Amino acid sequence: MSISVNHISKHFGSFSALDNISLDIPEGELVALLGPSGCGKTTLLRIIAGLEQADQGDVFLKGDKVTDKPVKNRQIGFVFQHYALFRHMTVFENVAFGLRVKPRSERPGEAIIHKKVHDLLGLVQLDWLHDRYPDQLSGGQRQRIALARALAVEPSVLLLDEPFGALDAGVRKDLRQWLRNLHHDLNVTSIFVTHDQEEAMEVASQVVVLNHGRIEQQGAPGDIYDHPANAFVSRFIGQTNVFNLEEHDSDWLQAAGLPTAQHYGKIAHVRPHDIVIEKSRADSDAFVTLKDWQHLGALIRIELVKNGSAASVYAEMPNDQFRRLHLNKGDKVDLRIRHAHWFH
Ligand SMILES: Nc1ncnc2c1ncn2[C@@H]1O[C@H](COP(=O)(O)OP(=O)(O)OP(=O)(O)O)[C@@H](O)[C@H]1O
Repeated sequence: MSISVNHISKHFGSFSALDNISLDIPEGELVALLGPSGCGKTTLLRIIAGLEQADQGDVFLKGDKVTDKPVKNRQIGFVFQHYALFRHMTVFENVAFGLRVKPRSERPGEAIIHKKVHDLLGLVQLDWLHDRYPDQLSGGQRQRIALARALAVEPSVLLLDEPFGALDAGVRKDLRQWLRNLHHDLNVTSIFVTHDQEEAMEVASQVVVLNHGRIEQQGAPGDIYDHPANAFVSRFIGQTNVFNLEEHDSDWLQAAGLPTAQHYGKIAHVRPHDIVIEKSRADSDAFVTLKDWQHLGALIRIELVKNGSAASVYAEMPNDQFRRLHLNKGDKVDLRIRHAHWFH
């Protein structure tokens, strides 16, 4: 089911939490609402769900205006970060709950409930836990059961608020991949809230970047990374070096291969992987000193210091490539910039 929000605004007292938000989500997308704490992600999700009323604007599900429809008539499934499963019910009963509380005329028979719950538990790969209680599950297992429970009523839209927020890094990574696969199989239009840009980029088909209650940019993860609409998005999505041309960086950037003449007064954002380093030539003007480096798995993050400046510049390159340079701390290196984004 497609989702549209049209000119949504929301105040809490005099504070503007959402400021004229419009958004179209085609059927079947897996969308991340991404932004810093307090930017309005959860409020927007709650308005789409019908748990919160907007001051202005409308919500449409599959083209139908649902602004005034109650939650229960919106065919929405939820998973929240601290989504409490019913502690006194087994895993099976938790997943069956939504089916058992349907009005009598819509309630499936016991045999159908039984089959459906086991199918869903199979889908989240936890059928073997069906007779356990929530307290006997790990955090990641609980979240998967919460998702199975949300899916039991066959929602047309799935809303997830920081679904993996409380879990440790390893489990989060597994669940991201798992959610992607599940979405691929079910194709339910889904929106999840996260403040973790890596999670958004890895899982979502579309990313919506929010800041101070406004949409800064919406697009596929690759587009947002390669073509950030503004300085906020550029800094929020991945690492970036920031060079201000008013601060005498111009000559140095020019020597590093970046044409600066038409960009005076602007700010250059340079991704660490767009900085190439090699051992310094004696006559080089663009040299920097290698201060330190850290291992980021397959990549090395290299900290460089410009002569006469306290600010660090960060480069990244594959492990083996770095090893081949045979560099040590304190070495002078040449630096070349392959690409920059320019902002005012
Ligand atoms: N019921 C409320 N009453 C007053 N202010 C609220 C209420 N709900 C949210 N806010 C405020 O509105 C802003 C947006 O809140 P929201 O929960 O949507 O942010 P968020 O982007 O989801 O943040 P986080 O990532 O920290 O969960 C915040 O500044 C918050 O303090």
